[in-house]
Amino acid sequence: MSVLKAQGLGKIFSSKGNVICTALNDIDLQVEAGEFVGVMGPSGSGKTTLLNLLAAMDRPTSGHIEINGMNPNKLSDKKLALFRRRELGFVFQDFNLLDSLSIKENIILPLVLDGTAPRLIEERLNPLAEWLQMTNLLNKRTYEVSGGQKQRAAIARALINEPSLVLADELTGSLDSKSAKDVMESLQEMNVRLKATVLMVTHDPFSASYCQRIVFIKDGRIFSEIRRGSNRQAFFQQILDALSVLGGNFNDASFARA
Ligand SMILES: Nc1ncnc2c1ncn2[C@@H]1O[C@H](COP(=O)(O)OP(=O)(O)OP(=O)(O)O)[C@@H](O)[C@H]1O
Repeated sequence: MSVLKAQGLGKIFSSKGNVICTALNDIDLQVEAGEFVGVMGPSGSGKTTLLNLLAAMDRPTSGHIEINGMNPNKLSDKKLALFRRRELGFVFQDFNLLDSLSIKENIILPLVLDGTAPRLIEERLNPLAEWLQMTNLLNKRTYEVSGGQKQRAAIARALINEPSLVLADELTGSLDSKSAKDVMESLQEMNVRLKATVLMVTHDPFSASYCQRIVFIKDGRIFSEIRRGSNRQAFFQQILDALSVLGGNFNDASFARA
C-alpha cells in the first residue's frame, strides 16, 4: 500500500507575477508502507522545497499529493493542523526539542496535545524508550544529554503517535560521526520494529546508506533511483557512484566513513 503518492508535483516561486525560480518540476514519487526512502541532490536541487510540500508547509503550483489517502492541500487550516499532528512525524537537523521540558515531556508532547489518556501514553512511551535506549534519560533536561541522545528523543517524539509518514531533514547534519551512526541505527531499528515509513532528505552518503531506496533529484526533477541490496557498505559505494554522476556539492567529510 502506498503511504505517499505525489504526482506531477511542481513548484514555481514567483513574485508579482514574475517567475523567480522553478524549484520542482513534474515530480512523481510513491512511498510504500514500511519503506525507508532517502532523497539526495545537489545544493539548490529542490530537496527542501519537496519536503515542505510533503509536510504541507507550502502548496504545489502543479500536481497533487496524497498521504494515507488524504490530500493535505484540500484540508481546512484546523484539519491540516490535526493532519500534521496525526499523520506526520518530523525530525529536524537541530532537534527542535523544547528546553523547558524534560526529555520525556518532549517525547510525549504530540500525545498530550491530542488529549491521549495517561495510561496509553505510558504504553506507547515505554517500549520506544527501551528500543531507543532512553529509559534512564527520560527525566533529564535537554541540556543534560548529548546531540545524538537529543536526536533519538526527537525520533521517539516523531514516532509516538504512530504517524503514517516520518519526514526527516538532515537529521545527522549537526552530529559527529559516532552519534550519526547511533541515530541512523536507531531510525533503522524503528523502521524495522514499528514498520515506520520514513522519507529522509540528506546530503550525507553515510546516513543515506541506511535507506532501502534513494531518489536523486537534480534541477527540480527526479534524476535517478537506486535500491539497496543486503549489504550497507556496498550500498554506500553505490551512493557515491550515483553522486559522482549527479555532480554538485556534497558533504565530502562523510565520504570516508562507510
Ligand atoms: N522562497 C523561495 N523563493 C524563491 N526561490 C526559492 C525559494 N525557496 C527556494 N527557492 C529556490 O528553489 C530552488 C530549490 O531550493 P531548495 O531549498 O529546495 O534546494 P535544496 O536542494 O534543499 O538545497 P540545499 O541542499 O542547499 O538546502 C533553489 O534554486 C532556491 O534558490
